[in-house]
Amino acid sequence: MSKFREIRRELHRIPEPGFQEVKTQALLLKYLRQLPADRVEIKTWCTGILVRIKGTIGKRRIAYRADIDGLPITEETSYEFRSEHEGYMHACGHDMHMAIAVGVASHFAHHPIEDDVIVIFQPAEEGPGGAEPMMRSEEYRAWKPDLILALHIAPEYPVGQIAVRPGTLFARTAEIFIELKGKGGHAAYPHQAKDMIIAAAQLVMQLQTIISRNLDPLDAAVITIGKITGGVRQNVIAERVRLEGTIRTLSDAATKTVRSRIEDILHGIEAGYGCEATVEYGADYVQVDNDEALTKEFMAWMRGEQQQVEEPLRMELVECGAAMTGEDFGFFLTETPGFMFWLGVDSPYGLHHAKLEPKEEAIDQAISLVTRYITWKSRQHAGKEQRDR
Ligand SMILES: CC(=O)N[C@@H](CCC[C@H](N)C(=O)O)C(=O)O
Repeated sequence: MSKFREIRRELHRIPEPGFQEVKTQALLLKYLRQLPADRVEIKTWCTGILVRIKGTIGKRRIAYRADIDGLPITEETSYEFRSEHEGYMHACGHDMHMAIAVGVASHFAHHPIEDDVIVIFQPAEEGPGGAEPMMRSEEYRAWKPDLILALHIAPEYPVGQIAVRPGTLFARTAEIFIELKGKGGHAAYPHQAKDMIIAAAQLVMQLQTIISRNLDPLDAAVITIGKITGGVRQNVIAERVRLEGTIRTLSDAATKTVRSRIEDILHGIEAGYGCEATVEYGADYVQVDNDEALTKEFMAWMRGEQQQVEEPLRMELVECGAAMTGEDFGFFLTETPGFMFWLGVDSPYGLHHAKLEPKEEAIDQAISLVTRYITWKSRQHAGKEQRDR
């Protein structure tokens, strides 16, 4: 088994919530500090890490970013290296992303190229979002890249395939938190209470009508309420219910409509159920907008270059559509050109599922692909500089 698959397994055992990735950071540092110290500089930022691998010219910087947090999901995989953190799991593939990033750093530490390579281990992608604050940090600004890439595992694609598209890859996302406050009481006297379980049930159904009845059917959007908490026991009418969810959109117009309709519906719930309804928005991620020209260039490069790569590292390119997943990698792309792509890992259970089991062969394939592309891109920069002289 490759060293990077072993690192992935070690990381898989210790998933941690956003901005609490303390053991994860320590484990990553242990491996990164084994790289040749004369070529590699390491900085930490919160629970994240930035690594600079010095280039032979070092005029430009190419960045590769991985996210490092886990999810509050109780693991149900068949792995013998299951999570040791009760109730937490790497259910979005960040263990794979990190192992690939360590592989990329290790490759360039041993095979330096013209450009500097910056490898970014970013906390809190699932929430509340580590990209934006990391980008504002001195540590990041000092090594701000000229080009940035990232990948995300894709359970629905086979191992050996990647999928990408120029333009929007992922949706804008906004976390939503709704509190309903009515009047508690005895289960046998509903007429004397204001039952927030009934109000919440009605609210969840009404929210879905925003998608089906207020938006242009061709303007995609999703509202998911992923968590409802409320009530105290089976024979007490619930005074309070909290709903937590996420809104996904692909246009500013859809975002505006969704938010304004949520307000309208909440006013209706207040009037209809004699309760108080308040809404708060949490982390709001911009779309992941892949740079058109760079992505097209990458796609053309890949179609040609992969012909020369031998099995089992050869990969096939698929052009995909946009997805309603979100990623705070989108923030990096607002100031640095680059792109994100999907990496096929072939799991019958999808992202955010307790049985997600990405195939580890994809780790070595991804390291090979990313390092080849970055090397090619760096040579292209160096060639251009020579011609400009
Ligand atoms: C790739 C992926 O699954 N990303 C997450 C990002 C979370 C965004 C935010 N915290 C939210 O839920 O709105 C996703 O759920 O798409």
